[in-house]
Amino acid sequence: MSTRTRIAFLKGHGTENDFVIIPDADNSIELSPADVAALCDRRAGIGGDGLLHVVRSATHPDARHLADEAEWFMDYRNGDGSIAEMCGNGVRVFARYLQRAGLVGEGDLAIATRGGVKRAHIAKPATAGAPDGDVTLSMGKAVLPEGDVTVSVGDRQWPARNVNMGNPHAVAFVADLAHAGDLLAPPPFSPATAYPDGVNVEFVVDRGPRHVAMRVHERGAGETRSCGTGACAVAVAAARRDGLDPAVTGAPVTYTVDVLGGRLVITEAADGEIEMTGPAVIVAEGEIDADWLASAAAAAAAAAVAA
Ligand SMILES: N[C@@H](CCC[C@H](N)C(=O)O)C(=O)O
Repeated sequence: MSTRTRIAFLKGHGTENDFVIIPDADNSIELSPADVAALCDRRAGIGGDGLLHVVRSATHPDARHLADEAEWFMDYRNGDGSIAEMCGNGVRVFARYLQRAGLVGEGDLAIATRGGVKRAHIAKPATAGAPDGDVTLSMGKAVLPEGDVTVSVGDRQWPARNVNMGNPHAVAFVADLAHAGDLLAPPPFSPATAYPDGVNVEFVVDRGPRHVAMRVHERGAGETRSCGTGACAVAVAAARRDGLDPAVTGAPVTYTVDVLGGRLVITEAADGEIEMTGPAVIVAEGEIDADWLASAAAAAAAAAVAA
């Protein structure tokens, strides 16, 4: 029998925003940016837009102060190994993992993130034997910094709404989603001071009343098939463009946001709190050979230096 060290992993997605999941309750696995990049590599690794490191809040320096409110901390990493403040689809998939692992039941739970404690609700399947119920997440409030922002792709440029959902977004309404091009590179934005740490850029078209569709280029991941914080930013930007502000009218506003990988439903309440609902799925589990990871991470680190 092999004595090689193995690291357990799972793979999951929320509207096809996909993640490598590393359960590590006592935070004993150190994951460098190169480790994460190697694991998220779609050809030489497992593949994912990001990685969810599942640790108890009490064991992690970034979450220890939240341990009384939330037992579990989502130590989220983008696919390139960088750290982001929040990942909406990631939290929903994280909740699904905890439920599947028997660590929580269906219903309400709190999850610590670098963007604060988020509250999730895992719905029961509609009928026995039916697919998993949706996961709803309270995302907190959007912040809309003042100031004009422009994003561009090739010769086209658009005004964009600056929306912060714990992480930064630029939301541009376009005539056709194809105008965003192949999104192989981050879309340039101006002024450069708008997003000192980079930005997630959403391109949006209307589909009907309170119904939009989007594509997204994610900071640290490239074009993804969904982005939860991005869908919330889009819903808020669309509402303000449509003259709807629940804080003014006192009435909640709901937008349906179609992403390449499915559909998310976003509601902004009169107090500004935003809820996002959609599917969250675990698709596989297995073991990583730690020796492979060490050599793949060395190759990823060398590639990063060469780039
Ligand atoms: N896919 C996520 C967002 C992940 C973080 C983002 N790439 C960033 O760097 O801010 C989501 O579902 O919100």
